[in-house]
Amino acid sequence: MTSTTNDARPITILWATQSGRAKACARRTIRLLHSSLGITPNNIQGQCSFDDFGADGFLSLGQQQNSLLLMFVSTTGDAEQCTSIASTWAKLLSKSLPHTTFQHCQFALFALGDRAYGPDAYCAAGRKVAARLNQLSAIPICTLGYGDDGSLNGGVFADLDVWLEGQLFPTLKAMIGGGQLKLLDASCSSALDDKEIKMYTVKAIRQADAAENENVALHEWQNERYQQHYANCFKHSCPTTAYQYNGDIKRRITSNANQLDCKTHPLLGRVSVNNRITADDWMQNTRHIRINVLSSMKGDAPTLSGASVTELPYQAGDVATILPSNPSSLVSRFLSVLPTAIRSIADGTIHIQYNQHHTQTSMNNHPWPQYCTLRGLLTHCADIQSLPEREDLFALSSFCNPNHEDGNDHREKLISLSETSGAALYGDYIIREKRNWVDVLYDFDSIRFEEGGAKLTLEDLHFSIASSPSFIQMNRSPTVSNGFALELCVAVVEGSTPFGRPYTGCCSKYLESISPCSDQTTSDGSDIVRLWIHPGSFSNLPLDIRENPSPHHYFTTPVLYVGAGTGIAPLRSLILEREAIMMQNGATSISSSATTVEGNRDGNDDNILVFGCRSKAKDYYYGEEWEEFVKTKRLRIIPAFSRDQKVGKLYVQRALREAGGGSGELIVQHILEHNGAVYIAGGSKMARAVKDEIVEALTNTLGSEKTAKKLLNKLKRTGKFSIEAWS
Ligand SMILES: Cc1cc2nc3c(=O)[nH]c(=O)nc-3n(C[C@H](O)[C@H](O)[C@H](O)COP(=O)(O)O)c2cc1C
Repeated sequence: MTSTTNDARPITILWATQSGRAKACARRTIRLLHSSLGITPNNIQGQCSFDDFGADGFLSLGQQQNSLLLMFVSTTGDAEQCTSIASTWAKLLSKSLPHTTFQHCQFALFALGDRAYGPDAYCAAGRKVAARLNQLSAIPICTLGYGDDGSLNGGVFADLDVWLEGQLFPTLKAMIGGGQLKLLDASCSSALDDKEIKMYTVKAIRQADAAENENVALHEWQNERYQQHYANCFKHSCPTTAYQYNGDIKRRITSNANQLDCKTHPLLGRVSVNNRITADDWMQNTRHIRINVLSSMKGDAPTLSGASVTELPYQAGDVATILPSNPSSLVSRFLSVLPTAIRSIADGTIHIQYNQHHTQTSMNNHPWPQYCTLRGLLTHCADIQSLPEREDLFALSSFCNPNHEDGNDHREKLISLSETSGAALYGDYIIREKRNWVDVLYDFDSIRFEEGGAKLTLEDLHFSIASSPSFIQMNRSPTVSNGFALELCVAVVEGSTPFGRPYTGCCSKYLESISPCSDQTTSDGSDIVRLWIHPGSFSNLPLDIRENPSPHHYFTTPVLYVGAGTGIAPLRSLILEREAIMMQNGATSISSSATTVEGNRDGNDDNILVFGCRSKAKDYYYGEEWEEFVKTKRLRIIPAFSRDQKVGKLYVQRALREAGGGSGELIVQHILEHNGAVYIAGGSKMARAVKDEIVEALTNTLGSEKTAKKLLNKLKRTGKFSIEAWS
């Protein structure tokens, strides 16, 4: 049933994602809504993350008659919400919201997760959003969808198709047939068909100027001509939780960070140290990187004059978000697999303009600079190293040139790769072989075939390749001279696929490639990085000093840190923070011969670090620093060198269990007797295993798993139990 009257309401589609799958599910749904139910794009609004849509806008949906919400929500961390819904979720939880807030709203929700996280955590974020909306009087139109990473033949995408076919589409069909869902006639919109809708108009407005283009690609965002346009474009990537800085370097997180004018330009930092910290002959290249933060891109420099250590504009456990650039060799390769018409204007100025019929929300999320060169755009704004999603392959299929001998074949192949039935093929071709945009465009050469005119135009190039920033755990740098500095511990992602194709990680490789430059005057600008700083999970580090500190017990709350690999970065930050506080409060070097026992608490149990790596000689990150702290009784370290064992392998969870007795005594003593805090950082599987170990140890003492989990939840609420995990 279509309508031209204003009783028709668009369907609002929103997602909460960490790594993009929820967004890909939404894109697939939008396409299928059109092809299966005839729901045209002019009936859909939003199409962005919750926080980009805005918490206030989201709440107002509840008051609009007949509003229909379609949501895709992924779970991250320890059963937590993703960052792209953080502000909205905080507002949704507000106790002051009347229980009728969403009384006019109907919704459907697809929750993404991984069953391996256990029944409590599985799809917890999506379940919580649905439960809260129910509480606020929103009505679900069908059962909650569950997408499991581990589902056969396509993971969450296989589950999505089953949910769409079995639940959502039949319900929507019935609603349309019964008149409960009135749709706008396609003719009500200036856009008639989604194939005709172009987000942008892109015009080449100036030919390349030879002298100017010397090395222009690498530094184009710093080039005066384009700088402001790039600055505006980067601003859109600002994480919603990024700190806003003001003149006197006070940090502030704006509650309206979803709004464009509250987003900030990235800070600019200069890499001053970039050292390998794994043995030269070790397979893993891990870097210790120091970045001196200079100013924000707008030029309002945060200065540190007179600030004491605790007044630094960031806090232990904060996270840096880096905007990487692509290497020029890869950009050249990308250009070489595009049709000549596009390639030939690579170094001239282009003007990218948003088209009128796109909503304000889309305009506020403009991922491209208005004026730039294509080469610069591909270098600094596009994630051409990412793996195309199924929907991207479907979109690409329409550009295969039928005049090419394989054109039709290519088209069909790309379509079948995008279907659920082609999940195994997609898994083999894209995921296992890590084929990125460049690889796919290279293989499907009918897309660049010229005969009869290549179909792919500059405007079509947006796909979904706008780059998104990468989160990196950071440390506060202990030495600060001019401005402030932060440190990163970065494992460079590189390897080869089952067929021997080399691959690298975009952000880690970018950071590795930066040569530090100590002298500002001789720098060519390639050592300058763009970043934001925002809070991580460890924002409640206990820093209270005891009333009468002894040489070994400064803090009222002891902390147990558990981490593996680069998980050490945020933990090191916490340890150094407590060290700095201790020194500020008068601690001097502590004699190594001092007694180590006070009551039943070891001298160095203020800080206990359980750290896992493969080998003491090869990848014991910051090992010398730890040994120094151990010598002076400021840290107890329990290492798990997995490959150094005579028999089997030793991982952090076992090291933790075996410390202090053999069956979790250390855990019980630390949490129950010493009222200690626990922070876990590193890969999500490791974090899960450590948490399970803690639950088991507490269960054995407290008598039931329920009581143990209840206690951990209480610690979590008070900031004394926290996990910072990534895949
Ligand atoms: C660090 C991390 C933590 C995760 N925690 C959970 C969890 O607690 N529960 C769950 O069901 N899935 C969890 N997952 C799995 C994700 O929800 C799943 O991979 C999802 O498909 C990712 O979707 P996205 O790309 O939209 O972020 C976690 C994944 C990562 C990387």
